[in-house]
Amino acid sequence: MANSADQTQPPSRLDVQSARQTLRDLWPFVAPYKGRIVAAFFALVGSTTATLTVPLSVRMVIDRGFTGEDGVPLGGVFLGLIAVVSVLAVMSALRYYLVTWLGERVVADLRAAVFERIMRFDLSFHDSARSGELVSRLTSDATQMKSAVGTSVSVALRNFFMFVGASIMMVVTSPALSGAVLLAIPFIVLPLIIFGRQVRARSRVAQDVLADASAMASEAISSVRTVQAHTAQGRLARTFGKAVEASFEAARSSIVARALLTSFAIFVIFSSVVLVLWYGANAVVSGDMTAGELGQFLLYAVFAAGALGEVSQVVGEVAQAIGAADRLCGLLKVDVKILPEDRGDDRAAVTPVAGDVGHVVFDHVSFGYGSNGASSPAVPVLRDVSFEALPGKTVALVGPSGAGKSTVLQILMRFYDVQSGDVLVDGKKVVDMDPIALREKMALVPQDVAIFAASVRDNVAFARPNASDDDIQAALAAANASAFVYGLPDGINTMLGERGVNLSGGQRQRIAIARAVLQDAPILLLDEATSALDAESEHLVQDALERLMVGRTVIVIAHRLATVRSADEIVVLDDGKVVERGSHSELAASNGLYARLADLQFSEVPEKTVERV
Ligand SMILES: Nc1ncnc2c1ncn2[C@@H]1O[C@H](COP(=O)(O)OP(=O)(O)OP(=O)(O)O)[C@@H](O)[C@H]1O
Repeated sequence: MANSADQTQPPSRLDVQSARQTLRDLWPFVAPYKGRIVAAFFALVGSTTATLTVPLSVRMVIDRGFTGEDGVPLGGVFLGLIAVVSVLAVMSALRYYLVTWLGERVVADLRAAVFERIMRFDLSFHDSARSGELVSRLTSDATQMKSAVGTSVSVALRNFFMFVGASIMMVVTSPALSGAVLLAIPFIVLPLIIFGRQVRARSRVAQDVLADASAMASEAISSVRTVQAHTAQGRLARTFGKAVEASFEAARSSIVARALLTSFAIFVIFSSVVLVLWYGANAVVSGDMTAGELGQFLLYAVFAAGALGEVSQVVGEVAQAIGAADRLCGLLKVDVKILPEDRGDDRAAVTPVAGDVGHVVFDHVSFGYGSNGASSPAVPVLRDVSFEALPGKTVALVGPSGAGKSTVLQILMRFYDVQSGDVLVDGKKVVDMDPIALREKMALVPQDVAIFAASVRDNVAFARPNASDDDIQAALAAANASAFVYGLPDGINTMLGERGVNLSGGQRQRIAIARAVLQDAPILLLDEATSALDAESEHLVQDALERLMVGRTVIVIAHRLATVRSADEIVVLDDGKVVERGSHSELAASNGLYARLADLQFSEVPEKTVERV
């Protein structure tokens, strides 16, 4: 598909073309802060200029033989220097503040924009993107950018300005000596570039190895129950240990290369300074320049060389930051077929609009996954499926595993668009509707209920965050969940999920039912749980569901005999096709697939009267 979710490799070096493109992509995030950029520029120029005036004072002091003759008193020169240093101090602080602030601000805005976008992406994007990778974009890529802008980009900018300024001042001070330095530059810079590339290549290997290990670790941690149940913890720990060891080895080799690079850089830079000093000393002896000029020139040369050295050190990090920015911006450019309108906020209160009666029609629908732009051709999962759910009626979807039952619900919610045929809700084609407006007409009670690490209140009010406590209590009561919720340590304020209380299967389902009650949507999509609950929970869930179904159009993936018996129509799917339709008694009598399935699949709820808990 046309996303860039698989670009995980950091760039090997600064690719000017792609860097320019990335900067263009980043511009909308930077543009609002133009004033700060201009201020940062002036702070940079100010601090560089202040530094560059220091060698001028040094020359004055040397050439006057430390005497203060020729008008300007020596004290004046040093007082002047203190003033320069004060400007330098203020400007440097300003530069640091402004550049780092910009980095933090832009990354924060970018992070929020990318998350907002990921949340709106259609499911065909999420099917092919690895969630761990998306999270790593939001966390490590954004952090890498932030730290790069805070340190590397700041260092690179400061030193770039310093290098340009010091080079100009070198030429101004002594064109002849500058010429000699110019000749030496290729001998210094070329080996550094070649060496630097090697260092970066090695550190990239270290990063890749670590990224693989981290992906494995996050998978293992999130599935720790499965890992322990299969007693695979030792094996996984050893594999992780090996991966960490490999990343250490890769890091070690990159450190060795970096150490060699540092030593080489120090040697070539300082020997060049010595050579220039030698050449300059001869010029002073022969009277071609003064000692002060030589001192001034040397200081500029040291400034320029130091600046160049620092720039070359951070170029790799800047390249990585650009790579990280590129991966983040790539997510903003993903071509999404089903993108809900950005309404700022989600549903506020559900007030069924006139015409929201819950009329669902599937009209000769064919669909295959991977058709929303994926590279592989879609394998048909639904073929020419037609059925109708009249307002207030219940349609049960029945069929063997993989027949396409869940797919019908996903298409109805427009998580995917169909290849042919039409899905109509209340007379409108779903492809012509805003996905949010469409989904507001529906409440889903899934098999696997997602419970968020939040309070019971927030979990129930997930679809209607501004619901009142009274509404939430009424929803919990309707879902037969009041008794257990008020038995929790903090009632509806009890934290659930990873860092809170874990709920049982039946309790989770009742939370999902309470959510649906609160949504009060005309269409109810129900995926009946296959896993057996104990009789008591089953009864409570069933009782709550029956109440929820009253007056709504229900499309239910049925696993229970009681459900299919009471359905107005049963649609039997097999291999993506509707093979039978009718009521339970009609279909049971017809001796077809339904009759066989009914024998095998549907189990009666134990007829047992239970006390509500
Ligand atoms: N996101 C997806 N991407 C690609 N193929 C999918 C996806 N979801 C389901 N499929 C495939 O579509 C087919 C129908 O799946 P679906 O989940 O709709 O069946 P089902 O009748 O609900 O099955 P079950 O009762 O086992 O849940 C299966 O072959 C499945 O492998």
